[in-house]
Amino acid sequence: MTMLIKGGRVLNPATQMDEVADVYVENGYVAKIGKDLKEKVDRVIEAKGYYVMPGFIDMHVHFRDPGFEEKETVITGMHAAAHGGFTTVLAMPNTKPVVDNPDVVNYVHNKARSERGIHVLQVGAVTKGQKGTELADIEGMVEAGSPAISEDGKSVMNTQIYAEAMKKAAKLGIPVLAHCEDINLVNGGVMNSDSKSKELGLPGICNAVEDIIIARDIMLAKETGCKLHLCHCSTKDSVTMVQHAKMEGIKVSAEVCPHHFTLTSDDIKEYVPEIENGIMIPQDVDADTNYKMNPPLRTKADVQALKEGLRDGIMDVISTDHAPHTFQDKNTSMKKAPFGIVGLETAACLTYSELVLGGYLTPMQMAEKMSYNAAKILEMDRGDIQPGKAADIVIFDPKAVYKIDKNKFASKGRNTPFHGREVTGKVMYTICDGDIVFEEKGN
Ligand SMILES: NC(=O)N[C@@H](CC(=O)O)C(=O)O
Ligand SMILES: [Zn+2]
Ligand SMILES: [Zn+2]
Repeated sequence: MTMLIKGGRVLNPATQMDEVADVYVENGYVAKIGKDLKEKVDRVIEAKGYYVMPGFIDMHVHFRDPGFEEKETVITGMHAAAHGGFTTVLAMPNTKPVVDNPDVVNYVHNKARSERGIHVLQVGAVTKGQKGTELADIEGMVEAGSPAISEDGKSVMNTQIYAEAMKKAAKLGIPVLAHCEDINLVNGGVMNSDSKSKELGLPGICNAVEDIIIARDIMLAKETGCKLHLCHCSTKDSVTMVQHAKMEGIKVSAEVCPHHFTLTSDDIKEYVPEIENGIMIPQDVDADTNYKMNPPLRTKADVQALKEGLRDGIMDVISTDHAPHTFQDKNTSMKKAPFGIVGLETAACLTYSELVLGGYLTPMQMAEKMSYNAAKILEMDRGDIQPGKAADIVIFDPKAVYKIDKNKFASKGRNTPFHGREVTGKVMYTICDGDIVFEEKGN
């Protein structure tokens, strides 16, 4: 299979190339980049006016497979990722059973390989059953292809056990992806602790819930020498701490999710009655649970700090924390609903609308945060459009203006606070190993 991507603006962070050029793809690899290439090919893609960027890499998704297939499966998750411009994703291990041994890693990898699509890499849990008491088979999972370990969904509260895991990770050369949440301090909170939580009469989650564990984990990384990657940073002080840690030479990287740089807790809407498949609206609704995620939406000051942190290169990566839930799961009160929102199919347009049009990121930086930087952290030979490299490419229309429609998602999850939001920027094609895995048909 050969392909010519004609006349797009090629944005490649690895070489800092930012030029209108043609990209010639052959047998899954980029073969040539240049002006007016004349190769005879099976498929020509007209990319005039579009960005041609390395396929996005999401360091943080939940595919719910095995165990919660009603929310998402490896296959539906792969489709959602392709729709969103992602060619590689890291799946978190909080499934049923928990991914704490090589058999479950192999199950996910085999399922992903059975479908033509994007790359799914299964992250291994830190402890057995995510119970926080006994280390999982970390070596076995890394041997089976896990690119990292994480206890995402919770923090390993026992510092001694976490330090042991970090030492192993350092030895194996893999990063630890840290969900930072002091479980004792959460105390039943369901949203950020601020004037909005008071207004809604809901228990709050203070910034210290996150910040305390970020501080602890940075110190543990310093002690153990492991590569620490901080998941879904949402607070102002997380940015300051990452900046200080980097200045000290500690091996730390950090991610921010689109919802955390786009919304504040003041955006939390009242519950708008909606009936799906004849399911009645519960009586005890208080607010729209599609605004409930962990960490929660914070304040303006936090959002501002996150945007500036991304702009200034303190925060490295934009990840989605794609966390699908069923309509039934979310169709209840803020206290009862599970935390989490979907993100794969809204990440690129939100990043472009909020950060590029907002003046925080250049298009090149967008490509860095959504692809290249993750590849560097994971030491993966992807996220780079050059001859000889795998043809993982996203073609993005920076002019398209439209409203997000959750009913068009490929994900099983419809739990988004962004339904109906007007955005700019659309994924037109996703190409993985030279195959077109998504093509916008304009419906
Ligand atoms: N982020 C969330 O709100 N939920 C995640 C867990 C997690 O990422 O911590 C989930 O698995 O649903
Ligand atoms: Zn988490
Ligand atoms: Zn998560």
